[in-house]
Amino acid sequence: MNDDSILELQQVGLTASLGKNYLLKDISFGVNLGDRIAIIGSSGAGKTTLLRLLNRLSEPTEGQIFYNHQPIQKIPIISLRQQIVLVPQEPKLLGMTVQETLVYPLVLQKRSKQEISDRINTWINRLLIPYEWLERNELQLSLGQRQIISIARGLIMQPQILLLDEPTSALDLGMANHLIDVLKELTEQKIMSILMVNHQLEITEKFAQKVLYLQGGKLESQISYPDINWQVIREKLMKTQQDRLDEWGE
Ligand SMILES: Nc1ncnc2c1ncn2[C@@H]1O[C@H](COP(=O)(O)OP(=O)(O)OP(=O)(O)O)[C@@H](O)[C@H]1O
Repeated sequence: MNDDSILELQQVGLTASLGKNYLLKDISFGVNLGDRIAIIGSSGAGKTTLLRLLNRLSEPTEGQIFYNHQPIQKIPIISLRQQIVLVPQEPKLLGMTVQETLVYPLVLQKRSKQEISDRINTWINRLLIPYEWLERNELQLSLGQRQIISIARGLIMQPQILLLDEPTSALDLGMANHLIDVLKELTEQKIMSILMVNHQLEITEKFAQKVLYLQGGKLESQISYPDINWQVIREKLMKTQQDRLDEWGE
C-alpha cells in the first residue's frame, strides 16, 4: 500500500449464502486519493455487488478490504458511510420534497443550519439544478431529474470516496457531460476519489483514468491511462453479449 492509498481490496470474494456459486472471486485492487475508476462489464458481471461491499451494504465472505489502512469492519459503520457514499442505480424514494431529500443526510450528521444551506447552494449551482425544484415532491420528478438529485445528495455529503452506480443512464448527453466535468474537477483537486459503474462507453471514456473490467464475478483486467484501449474494451463487451445471446438461443 502506498501513502496515497485510501482503499485496498485483497483477494475479496463473495459467495451467496444459499447458492454454491460465487458472485465475486479473488478481487484485488487499490484506490488512491483523487482516482477516477470505471467499473465495466456486461450485465450480471458483479459490478453493483462490488460497489455494495465498499460501504458495507454487504460483507465479503473471503479476503479483506482496508480503508485508510484499517480493515473496514473495524470502522464504525456510520462514519464509514459518511466517508464512502454509494449513489445507487435506483434510489429509494420516500415522497419527500427535493429540499428535504438533500438536507436529510446532513441533519443526520448534525451539521449547522448555515453549513447545510451553504452546501445545498454550492451543489445545486454546480450541478445546474434549478432552485424551483427544491419545493417539488421527488415523486413528481422525471427519471433524469431524480437521478441528478440523487447524485447531488451524494455529493452534498462530500465523502472521500463516491461510488456511482450507472449515474448517467437517464441523463441527457449535455447533463451527463457536465456531470463528468464536475467529477473530474473534484478528483483533480484530490477532494474525492470516484468509482463509477457505467454502460455508456463514450461517457466512461471521458471519465476514467483506470478501468476495472469484471467478467463473471472476476476481475478480468485492470488497466490505467494511457494504456486503456477503448476499442478492445468495446469489442470484448460485444463479444460477451454475443456469447450470452448464443447461450440463450441454444
Ligand atoms: N444477494 C444476492 N444473492 C444472490 N445472488 C445475487 C445477489 N445479489 C446479486 N446477485 C447476483 O449476482 C450477479 C451479479 O449481480 P450485479 O447486480 O452485481 O451485476 P451487475 O454487473 O451490476 O449487472 P448490471 O449491469 O445488469 O447492473 C447476478 O447474477 C445477480 O443475480
